[in-house]
Amino acid sequence: AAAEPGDPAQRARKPRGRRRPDLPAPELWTELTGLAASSEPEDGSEGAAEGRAAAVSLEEALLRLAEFLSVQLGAEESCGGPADLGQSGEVPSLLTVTSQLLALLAWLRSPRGRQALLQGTQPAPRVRPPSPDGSTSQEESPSHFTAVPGEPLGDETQGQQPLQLEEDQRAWQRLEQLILGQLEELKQQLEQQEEELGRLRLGVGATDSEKRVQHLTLENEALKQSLSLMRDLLLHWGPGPPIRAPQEEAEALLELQGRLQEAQDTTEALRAQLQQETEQNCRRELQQMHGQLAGLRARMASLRQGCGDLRGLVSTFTQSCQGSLSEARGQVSWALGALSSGGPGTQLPEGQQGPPAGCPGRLPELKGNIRVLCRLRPGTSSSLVSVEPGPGGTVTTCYRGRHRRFRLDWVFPPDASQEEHLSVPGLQQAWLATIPRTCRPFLGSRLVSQVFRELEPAVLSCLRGYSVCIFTYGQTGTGKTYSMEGPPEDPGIVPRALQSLFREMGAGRQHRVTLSMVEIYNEAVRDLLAPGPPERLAVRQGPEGQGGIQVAGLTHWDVPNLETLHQMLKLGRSNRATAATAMNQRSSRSHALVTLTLRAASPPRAPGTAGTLHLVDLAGSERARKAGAAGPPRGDPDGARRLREAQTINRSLLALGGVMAALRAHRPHVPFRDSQLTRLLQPALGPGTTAVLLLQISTRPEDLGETVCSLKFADRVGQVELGPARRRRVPRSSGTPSSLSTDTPLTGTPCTPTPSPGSPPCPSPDNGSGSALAPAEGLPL
Ligand SMILES: Nc1ncnc2c1ncn2[C@@H]1O[C@H](COP(=O)(O)OP(=O)(O)OP(=O)(O)O)[C@@H](O)[C@H]1O
Repeated sequence: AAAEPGDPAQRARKPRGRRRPDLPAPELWTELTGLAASSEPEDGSEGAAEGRAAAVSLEEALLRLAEFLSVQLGAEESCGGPADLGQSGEVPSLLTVTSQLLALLAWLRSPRGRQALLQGTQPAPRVRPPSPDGSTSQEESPSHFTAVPGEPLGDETQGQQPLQLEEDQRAWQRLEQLILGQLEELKQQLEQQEEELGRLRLGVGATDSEKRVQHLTLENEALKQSLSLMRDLLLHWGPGPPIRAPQEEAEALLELQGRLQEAQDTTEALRAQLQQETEQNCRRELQQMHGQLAGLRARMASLRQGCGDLRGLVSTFTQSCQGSLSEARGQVSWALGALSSGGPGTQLPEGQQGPPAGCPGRLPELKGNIRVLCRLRPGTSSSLVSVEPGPGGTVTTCYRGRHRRFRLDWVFPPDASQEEHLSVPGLQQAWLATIPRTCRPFLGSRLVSQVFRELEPAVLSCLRGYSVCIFTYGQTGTGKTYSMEGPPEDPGIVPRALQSLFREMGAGRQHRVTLSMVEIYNEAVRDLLAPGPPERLAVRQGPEGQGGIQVAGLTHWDVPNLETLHQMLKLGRSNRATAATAMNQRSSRSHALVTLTLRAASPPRAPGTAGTLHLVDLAGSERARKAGAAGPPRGDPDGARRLREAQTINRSLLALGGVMAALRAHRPHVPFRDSQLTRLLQPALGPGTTAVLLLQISTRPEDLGETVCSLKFADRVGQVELGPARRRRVPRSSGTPSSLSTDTPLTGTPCTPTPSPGSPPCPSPDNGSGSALAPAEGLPL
């Protein structure tokens, strides 16, 4: 509308690139042509005047309308008009078509239009239906419909005018209805186009719209990318698939059920396969384990064998160490003794740089030699008897002009105490107290005189299952009983040994201690702890295969504590036969044997140990004449009894000498059966046992002969080899482990001996019908 209608450039520019207004459809044009041909103007002048005016105004109106529509179309193009908004490019512009139709209708209804139609002046060939691309030319302008004014109608048709008019009238009515219908349709389309045009005009303009479209496009692209990104994020991190419709849910559920079934089938198959593989692996591993177990068993057997070998080596090494230690002690003591005897700064004489021969050392210990200790009784000293005290000490005698030198394992001087004696003149007691107890034995007899200390290790070895026998030998009145029993103020070996044992066992002791005590009086074995009066017990050989001997009726007592033990020993000593002789006011007229058995508790199903301690106080050898037993006055029953006692004592001691000689010489036959003493001592002198002889001698000149005899006896005993000490193991089910044991079960009831001598202990022990002296040879050690 803003364009200049008369501008030719504008006029030529308008249709550019855009289809021109549409023309009526061919059918419509044909209909219009037919109508025009059958109609004639009623008033020629008036029609001519109108035709001129209509021709001018219509042409201009059409041109202006065409320009307006062109401008409108251009505007539509620039703002992306209806074609860009989704309308097809073939759809003609409604405004154009409508305007043309309106103009055409107005012209046709005019007289000139009707005349033109009747005269056929319409350039039909030049009016063409709109091309597919909508383009048109100036030839289509309605101006070409301009009629020729003043041209008359034909005469032949004037008679037929009423019919023709009615016919034309009906045709015009049909045409009018047709056109009105199409017009109505076009109006609706026009309204829609106008609405769209109005919407477009509401915008900020074509340029802004484009920018906005670009902006919206970019924004749309950004939103699409953002949406895609959000979708990906939702797929990865979202709560899950969106909620779907029930149908979809049902389908998805079915699909999921199918998948689940497949997964279950797969799982089942995998499980079966896994189980099969597991079974195969287990079988394979089991076979490997069996192989490893067999290898371990073989290795264990090998280790057991190696362990046994190692035990043997350790045992040998221990014995070797003990021997070396004992040898070192002997050397130190000997050196100290030699230095002390020579005074300060005295050099050891040539040839005495080493320990004396016979010093207790490793070899005798390994051989199991009977150790011989010699103790001199205090009394009148004589130059005929000289001693070198200490370990490996010597006793030199001069009897009937013949000098004899006896070397013993340990020589205790007359002033030796029962245990130890720290009586060195000039030495402060405080200084002595600083000497470690373990080092005191190395100081020798000059500093420490001891009897029991030398015996204590052997005594304590009973707790570990060893069999130890300590027996005294010597002339009557030389102090055998004193050394074994001792006075209450200075107890001897037996009470100290028992005290040491119980102290070693402690309060929660793991050992069962049993006690038996017998005496051999005039070759009669009597139970010193029997409940009733002492009776003579029968000694016989044990059953075949078990060896040993049996003492019928011998009782064994469980000893709960040390006090009870002392009371029982006191009771037994009181029951022992003693008598006053010329040599001893209280001379022992019998051999006394105290046997203490210590059975160690052991783990379940493990063999226990049974150690035995034999404490033997032999009756003194005596010469009947010196003892006053010889030549008793006629009718003196005591003298005859003493004589008989002396005879039996000497006989038994002679038998003991014979046994020692046989043992020393390794004779196949050892005459243990020559006396009751040797029979009862057989278990204590068997292989693997430890035996210690405490020789008591007198230094008096009148006793010199007896002293020499005792030293000779001790010399023979010292050469007896009993073999390395061995522990005795007993099965748990076995009875009393003692070598002097009853053949009946023990009651286990502790004894409470009565204080009065001779009265039977109470309660009564379980007296067996016989007792067995288990032979050491038969032990599995
Ligand atoms: N080392 C000693 N110290 C002090 N007195 C001792 C010592 N040795 C022995 N006696 C005393 O000598 C006496 C005799 O001792 P004991 O009875 O012990 O001799 P024995 O060898 O047992 O005699 P027997 O063989 O006749 O029984 C006792 O009075 C005892 O006190």
